Amino acid sequence: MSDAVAVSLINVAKSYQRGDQIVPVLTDISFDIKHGDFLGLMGPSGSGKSTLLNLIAGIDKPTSGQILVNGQDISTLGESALATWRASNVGFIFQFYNLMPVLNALENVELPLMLTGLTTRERRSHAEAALAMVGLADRMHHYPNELSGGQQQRVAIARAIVTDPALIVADEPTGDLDRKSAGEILDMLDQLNTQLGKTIIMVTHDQRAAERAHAVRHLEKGELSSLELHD
Ligand SMILES: Nc1ncnc2c1ncn2[C@@H]1O[C@H](COP(=O)(O)OP(=O)(O)OP(=O)(O)O)[C@@H](O)[C@H]1O
Repeated sequence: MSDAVAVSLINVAKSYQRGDQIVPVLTDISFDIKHGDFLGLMGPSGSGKSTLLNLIAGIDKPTSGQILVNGQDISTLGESALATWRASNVGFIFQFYNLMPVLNALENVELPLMLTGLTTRERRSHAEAALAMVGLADRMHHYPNELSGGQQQRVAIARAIVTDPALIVADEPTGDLDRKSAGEILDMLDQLNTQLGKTIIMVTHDQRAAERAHAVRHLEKGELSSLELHD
């Protein structure tokens, strides 16, 4: 694990406009995440965890402050530059998998590669390798509704890693799963972190999931707690 900083937030604030009201969600957040970290983000419902994750992943923009990912200030990028940046730098894992129901597992995993210059054959072989990595080599032609929740989340993990991004963001990745499937997904995230060196930021309500992260921060009333390190 290197000590280099992967993500740096500097005086980040985010508020939403609701009618003529401004609702502050994050007030003044500054912290660094090092390359190869596995960070858990916890906090009460509505505290802004998903908002913070979306800012780091370039899905949303801060109202003020800077967000540097691998030294690049993503808060200054325009919509289309940000979309291109996301496609090659961030893998996403969501609570409800967000797979396309009309595409099979292989086609779902191929989707993020559509924005790259790979040939059809290269896309296919990358997607097959990613599905094999999550143990679904024998389910590639299954549609999401033919897969269990845990299997769907594994397809989503394959989709998140197929572009080989350095950063993975996971928003409640075990929130819809039974305990056994949740454990398998957490094992997989752990492998991505320890074996492939991915930096992972995971929002979770689940104490058991949070314990798998190497460190946890709590978000409350727009502010972030100091780092709680796990053994
Ligand atoms: N697009 C939006 N427009 C207006 N308000 C929003 C928007 N997105 C989020 N909010 C508000 O910002 C606050 C934080 O939401 P966020 O989803 O980040 O919280 P959270 O901690 O992830 O919650 P949960 O644990 O329930 O998922 C909430 O009060 C929410 O209603």
